[in-house]
Amino acid sequence: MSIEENKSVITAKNIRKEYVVKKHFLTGKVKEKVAAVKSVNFIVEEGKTLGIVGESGSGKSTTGEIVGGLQKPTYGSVYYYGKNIAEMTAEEHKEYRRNVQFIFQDPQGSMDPNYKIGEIISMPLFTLNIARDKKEANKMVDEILAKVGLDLNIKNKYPSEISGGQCQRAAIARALIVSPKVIICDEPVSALDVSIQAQIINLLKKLQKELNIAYIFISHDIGVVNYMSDTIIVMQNGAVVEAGEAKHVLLHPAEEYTKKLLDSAIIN
Ligand SMILES: Nc1ncnc2c1ncn2[C@@H]1O[C@H](COP(=O)(O)OP(=O)(O)OP(=O)(O)O)[C@@H](O)[C@H]1O
Repeated sequence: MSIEENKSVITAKNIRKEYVVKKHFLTGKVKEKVAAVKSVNFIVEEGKTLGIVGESGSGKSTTGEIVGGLQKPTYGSVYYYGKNIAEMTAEEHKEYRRNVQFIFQDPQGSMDPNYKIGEIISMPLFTLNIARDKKEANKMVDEILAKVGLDLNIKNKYPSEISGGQCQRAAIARALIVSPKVIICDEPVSALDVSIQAQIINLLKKLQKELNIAYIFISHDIGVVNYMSDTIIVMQNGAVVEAGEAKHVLLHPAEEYTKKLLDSAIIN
């Protein structure tokens, strides 16, 4: 392992993901596959943000899901602090799942509508044996709600009873409460009003500074990705077409595709 990889919290090496889209109706033999992700490589350093940008269908979400362990790659490997996640023991895998959290585009859709916000945020404390009892869990929920700028009375509300922005703050609280090393933010502001988008982006920035969390920040909006990221990969048709320091990629885009993403961000 190189020194550079040693410093990284996540390393993705030659990740490829193929989906079977056609099988023989009698034999079940695979007739057609599509590659959603092709040979993707990157490093995410502690406390830094890697932005993944690209148009719809370019493979961003699939990449995030593979890194977060929600899907297995067809080829390639993901390393968490140098340990291949496919070779982890059950205990190591549990620890990795705790340390790599997600925030999705639709926070309401990612929460069970039958539970109150307080229960939703405290749930991982019990499933991961972090809190000893309800009192301790409640104290931790109160602390995390203050961190994400939510009023304590939100604990007794259902996801359907709060706004999209409040719900995304609650989703951030649920991710944060287990003290993760990485949060995979998959289009976390795309579904929100423009005025709320800036609040959530700035909250994520503030939390990163305070808690030294790394983000994998996925968005089709190169402007938002630029604001959030230290390094960027630009994806097209499942492949990385450009990668590097955010400032450099944005100021000196080498690819026509990146220039087009930049033009559309300026118009918007
Ligand atoms: N389960 C699946 N079966 C077949 N094809 C899939 C599956 N999941 C994703 N794909 C295809 O893989 C490609 C990449 O999808 P992915 O969702 O990762 O892209 P994306 O960049 O996140 O796009 P979006 O922003 O629209 O979600 C797309 O062409 C998609 O249709």
